[in-house]
Amino acid sequence: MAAKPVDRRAKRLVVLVSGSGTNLQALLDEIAATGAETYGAEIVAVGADRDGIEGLARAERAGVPTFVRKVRDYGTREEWDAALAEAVAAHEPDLVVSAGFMKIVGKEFLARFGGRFVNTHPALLPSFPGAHGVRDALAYGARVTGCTVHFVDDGVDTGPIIAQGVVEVRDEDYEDEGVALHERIKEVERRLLVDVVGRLARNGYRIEGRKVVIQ
Ligand SMILES: Nc1nc2c(c(=O)[nH]1)N[C@@H](CN(C=O)c1ccc(C(=O)N[C@@H](CCC(=O)O)C(=O)O)cc1)CN2
Ligand SMILES: NCC(=O)N[C@@H]1O[C@H](COP(=O)([O-])[O-])[C@@H](O)[C@H]1O
Repeated sequence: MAAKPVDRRAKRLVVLVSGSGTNLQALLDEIAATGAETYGAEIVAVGADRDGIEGLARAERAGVPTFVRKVRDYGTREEWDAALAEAVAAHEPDLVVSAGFMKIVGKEFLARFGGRFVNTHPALLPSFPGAHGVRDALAYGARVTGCTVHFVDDGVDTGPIIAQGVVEVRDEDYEDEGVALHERIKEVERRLLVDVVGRLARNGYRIEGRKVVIQ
C-alpha cells in the first residue's frame, strides 16, 4: 500500500493565554526567525479568558488577531466553553496550544479539539497537576521538578505526555515562594514547547493510548 503523503503546508495554530505570554513569544520568535513553512506552523490567532494581559499585547505587536472570552460574560460554564470553542474554530486551527491558559475546558471544546489540543504545565506530570504546579512541588519538598507538554483530555493535566524537561530545586527556592524556580522552569519550557509544536506540525503524530508517537 502506498505511504500517506506528508502534508507539508504550515499548520494553523491558535494559542490560548491568560498571563505574560512568554511561551507564546517563544513560538512567535521561532516562527519569525525560521519562517512558517520551515518551522511547520503559523499562529493564526491568540485567544484569552481575560483582557489587559501582556500575552494579548504580544500578539497585537506581532500583528496576530486576538479574541477574549470571559467566563463571567456567559450564563453558565458550558455556554462559555461552547463560545470559546466557536471562537477558536473560526480560525480553523490544525492545533490549539494552551500556553499558560488558566481555565479548564469542557466537553464541547474537547469534542471539537480533543487530540489536537496541547498544554504546557510547570511540573513533571503526573505529579503536581492543576493551577499551582510550582508552589505544590515546593510544598511537597520535591528536589527535582520541571515541565510537561501533553495533549489535553477531560481530566486536569491527565492527558498523554508528549515531552518533559527536568529542573533541579535549589535550597534558596524556598525563600521566594518559587518565583526564581518558575523562571528556571519557564526557560526550559519555552524551548521544549517550541521544539514539540514544530515536530508535531512538521511530522504528524498519532496517539496510541497513553503514548504519543511523532512520525
Ligand atoms: N480539560 C482540561 N482543560 C485544561 C487542561 C487540562 O488538562 N484539561 N490544562 C489546562 C492548564 N492548566 C494547567 O496546565 C490548568 C489551568 C487552570 C486550572 C484551574 O484550576 N483553573 C480554574 C480557574 C483559575 C483561574 O482563573 O486563575 C478554573 O478553570 O476554574 C487548572 C489547570 C488548560 N485547560
Ligand atoms: N497549569 C497551567 C500553568 O500553570 N501554566 C503555566 O503558566 C506559565 C505561563 O507563562 P507565560 O504566560 O509566560 O507563557 C507557564 O509556566 C505555564 O506552564
